[in-house]
Amino acid sequence: MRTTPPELLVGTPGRYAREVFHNRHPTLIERVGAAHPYAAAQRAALGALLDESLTGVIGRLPDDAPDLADWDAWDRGHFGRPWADAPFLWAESYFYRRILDAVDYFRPGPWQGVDPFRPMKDAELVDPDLDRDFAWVADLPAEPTDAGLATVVQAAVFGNRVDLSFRMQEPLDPTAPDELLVDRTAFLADALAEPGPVCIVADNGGREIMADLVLAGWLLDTGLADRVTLHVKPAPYYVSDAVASDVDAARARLGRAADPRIAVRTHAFWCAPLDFHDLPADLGADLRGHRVVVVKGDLNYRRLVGDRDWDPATPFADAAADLGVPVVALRTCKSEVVVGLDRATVERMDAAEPRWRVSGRHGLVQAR
Ligand SMILES: O=P(O)(O)OC[C@@]1(O)O[C@H](CO)[C@@H](O)[C@@H]1O
Repeated sequence: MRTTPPELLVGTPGRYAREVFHNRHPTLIERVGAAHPYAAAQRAALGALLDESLTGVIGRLPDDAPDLADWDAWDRGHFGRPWADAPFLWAESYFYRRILDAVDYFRPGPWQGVDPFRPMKDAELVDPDLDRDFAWVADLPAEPTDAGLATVVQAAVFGNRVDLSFRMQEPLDPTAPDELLVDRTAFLADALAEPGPVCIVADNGGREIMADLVLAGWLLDTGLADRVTLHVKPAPYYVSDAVASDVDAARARLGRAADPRIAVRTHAFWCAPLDFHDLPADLGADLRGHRVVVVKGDLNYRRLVGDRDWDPATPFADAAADLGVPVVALRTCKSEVVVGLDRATVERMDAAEPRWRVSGRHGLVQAR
């Protein structure tokens, strides 16, 4: 019987989680403040949140928070305890929820519903390079070939390469080669041997959701899928995570009409600080209504396997939650968590590139 390793914690010296809190979050808070004409009280709240998260104890949401009951249920005993002692996944998720509180996202008034990350997300979509980056879409085969599937799958993997929160810290080297460390694309082909409904648990907007829409459209057009459900976040999260309006914006940027075969859904759980082992029953039933579930991105990967100090040679199926439906994870490695690699690959990567787990250069197509 395999023992489950401990959760990664925010404050462990020398580990990635601490870098995120101490190096990335100060830049993030500064950029959010600079992007909007917020009132002094909102700026003060952003600054106070940053200070609290670096040296203090975890404060509760205010009494008027509409999701207070959710967070009381998700608390797991962390409120009132030092941020440094909290699990990375829990603390990071709550940090993003507290940003929304600081900028009055849920409070009646002029800032209600204003996405604090919107200017950063919009800037990505006006990048003229996007036209060149997506030129390959015009050459996709009309038939369901292995090469066509490999192309759309890899675009969906590497669309995840550089999300906006990641860009706060890791410099993007456009010349760096991308490499798939594991490629189970054939598993997806087998799962769709009979056409059926496909669920994509989306991650970022911008380039990534554009690639996800291309993947969805190609699966539908070639008859591999008969409908696609895109699950997005219910509220702004992790800077660039897609909410429903980001799907619309990406569709428009691709120059595509709304496709009635693609449904957009959400669930409160997608912004919860919990992993897929805690999937609520209603969401689990929704996912099981599909032939296959495609789980996108680094954070969803952490949530699928558990944000733990895994031995990278742990078999993927031992770590990944059993959702009762075939699951394919498409992710670039942007945090320390990784499983399902063979020892030789781990040794090769450790020798070649000290930051290979977090550099965003290496991709995974894993399945169970
Ligand atoms: O889920 P995504 O967008 O692929 O990645 C989210 C991310 O940028 O945020 C975390 C650190 O803040 C890392 O796990 C990861 O690099």
